[in-house]
Amino acid sequence: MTYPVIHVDALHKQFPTATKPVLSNISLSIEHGEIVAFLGKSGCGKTTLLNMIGGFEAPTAGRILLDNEIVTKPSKKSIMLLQNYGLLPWRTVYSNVLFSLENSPLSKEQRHERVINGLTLVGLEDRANAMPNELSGGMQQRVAIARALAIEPEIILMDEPFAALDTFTRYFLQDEIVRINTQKRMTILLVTHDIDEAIYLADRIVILAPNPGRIYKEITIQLPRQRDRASQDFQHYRELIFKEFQLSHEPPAIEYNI
Ligand SMILES: Nc1ncnc2c1ncn2[C@@H]1O[C@H](COP(=O)(O)OP(=O)(O)OP(=O)(O)O)[C@@H](O)[C@H]1O
Repeated sequence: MTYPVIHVDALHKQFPTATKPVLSNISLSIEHGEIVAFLGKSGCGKTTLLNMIGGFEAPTAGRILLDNEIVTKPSKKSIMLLQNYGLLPWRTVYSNVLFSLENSPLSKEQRHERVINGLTLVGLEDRANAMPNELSGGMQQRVAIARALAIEPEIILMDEPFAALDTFTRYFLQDEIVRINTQKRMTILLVTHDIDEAIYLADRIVILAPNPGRIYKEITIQLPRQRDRASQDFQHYRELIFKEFQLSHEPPAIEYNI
């Protein structure tokens, strides 16, 4: 029997200190190798949802299945990639990537191979001995991606991973993500505020509406890769999503002056 890699079932989240739930009745299935982007107004619960899928937050009700097993804690099957890279400044690039394998049962040789493979996949094999502060922001994020890849996770969770980078570095890394997804068939979940990034990367965009956070709409992006940001079809999706966003906001209060 086949099952989705991630299955979110009637998920509900309310923080103990809050008066209202953050997320309500979220149900979602994600297939192996899919890239799914989450878009939504600030505060609608995107990060909370990603944290729960990663096992860093517990649901108040409902459940998340990863490979048909209930998520109760973080696992090596999924790894979170953050905006601020999270590199250790006193370690070399090589040693930062190796760090992710420190508690693994792999032999020294196998670890070395994983580190080199990870660095090669992001094109940084020749910078293995550099220190993080010798690298640009884009390169540091590539080291963070290599570190995630070295673990060989099934799922990469990305919370606005490229938000701090300039446009061209962002485009470059978006292409890296598409290439790695094609090569490794990893499942990728991406929280972003960037509509173009979502259309460029995702097989499916999930739009969340706020108060409480819930799934408002899912849009399948039926564009072949490699996608052309300037194409008519790309513009069609942009317009569609902009339109959806107006609708997903709460309607403004109308004042009548008679
Ligand atoms: N640990 C926590 N305790 C209490 N409230 C929290 C906690 N974490 C998040 N929240 C609240 O939950 C709501 C959703 O936050 P979350 O960060 O998931 O939203 P988001 O959609 O990712 O926002 P943004 O796009 O601005 O990053 C916010 O109102 C936030 O203040």
